[in-house]
Amino acid sequence: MAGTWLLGTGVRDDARRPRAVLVAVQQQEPAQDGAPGTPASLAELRRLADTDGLAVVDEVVQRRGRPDPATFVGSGRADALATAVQDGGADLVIADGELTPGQARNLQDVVGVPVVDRTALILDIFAEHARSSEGRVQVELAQIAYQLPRLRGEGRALSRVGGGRMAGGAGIGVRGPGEMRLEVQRRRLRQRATRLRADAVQLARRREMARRRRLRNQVPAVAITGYTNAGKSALLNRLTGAEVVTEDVLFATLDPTVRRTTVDGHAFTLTDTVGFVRNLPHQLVDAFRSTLEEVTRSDLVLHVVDASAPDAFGQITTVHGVLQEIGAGDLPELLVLNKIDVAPEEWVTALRRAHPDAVPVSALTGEGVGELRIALSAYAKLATRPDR
Ligand SMILES: Nc1nc2c(ncn2[C@@H]2O[C@H](COP(=O)(O)OP(=O)(O)OP(=O)(O)O)[C@@H](O)[C@H]2O)c(=O)[nH]1
Ligand SMILES: [Mg+2]
Repeated sequence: MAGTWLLGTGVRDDARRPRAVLVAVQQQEPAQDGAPGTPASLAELRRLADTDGLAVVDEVVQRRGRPDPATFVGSGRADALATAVQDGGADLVIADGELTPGQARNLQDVVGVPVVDRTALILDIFAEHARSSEGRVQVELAQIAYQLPRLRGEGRALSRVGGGRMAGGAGIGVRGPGEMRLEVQRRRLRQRATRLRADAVQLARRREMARRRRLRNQVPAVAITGYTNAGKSALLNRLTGAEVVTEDVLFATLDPTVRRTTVDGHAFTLTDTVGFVRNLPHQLVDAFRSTLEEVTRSDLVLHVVDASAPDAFGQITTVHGVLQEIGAGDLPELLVLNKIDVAPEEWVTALRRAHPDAVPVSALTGEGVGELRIALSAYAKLATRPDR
């Protein structure tokens, strides 16, 4: 069962929030926008930590050519990190980027508290937000894939942070007699994964049947995609009167919601899906492949962009990258510039110049939603394909 896991998920009481120190390597070559260690990436890591119920008390950023293969940051910086952990009374360290199991272990030995990476943080948030059986199964599979190479037969208990519980009931690094214990843990996790995979197949089959029923009705399918927090759920609600939870946190939505709606007499379905994020952990892309197929099999991708995000262009690039990766890169796309009620005018102008067909809207105030309906109905006409 996916549940609270490594970190502080679900802790909303400030006094009890586990404290975290962030650590990052800023590569010296002109790094691409939003690469690990850049200000945009660190700002996002802070938001992820906050969403996960952690209080960030300090940050240690090192400029160097590339991460140290053994300890991520160099040994001098690792000592500075240990001091920051001590001074801040931190319970864990979160690295911006992906750590190898070895880097995490070595750095942990220096700083004396658990060291996790961006992937673990995102997995933790997913575990907290998954509601459907399928979502839970997918998250837990991703967690197991992450944990297996990181199990330690001895040492500190990672799972003690925030009183967390491990997927499958096995504890990371619970004190015990080394190798034997480790083997038992590995076997248990592998067995659990096998069972989960069987469940996942069943659940995917069920969803496939629902999808076929929709197809028989020849209703074109529109998939709402976009960066996390762009306003996808808010837009679905605005367009269909649905009541999907919208929240100013990352990954509020994990499970696809399908709603039917009619514009100008043309019926179609709208599916709200999981938001994308830079460097989406590959374990998650794998685990969520069947959910993401909802996007692959749609007739139109409604790509919602948060026009008020300073990094909107980078977010568009990220979303296009993920769409490519899941095989949805060639689908027709309608770009929606959302949150124009708060976006600076010149940002909206710049986005429109780059994407002349994009429709500016505010899901909050309803501005531009009429135009969006017109654009959608044009697609609905085109997309009614009797051969499917
Ligand atoms: N000002 C403003 N805020 C908006 C608008 N649309 C959505 N929001 C807010 O942005 C936040 C995120 O909205 P959601 O609809 O939950 O975003 P999402 O894309 O579904 O996010 P995830 O499911 O977490 O990936 C919420 O706090 C919304 O109230 C808008 O047009 N204007
Ligand atoms: Mg949502």
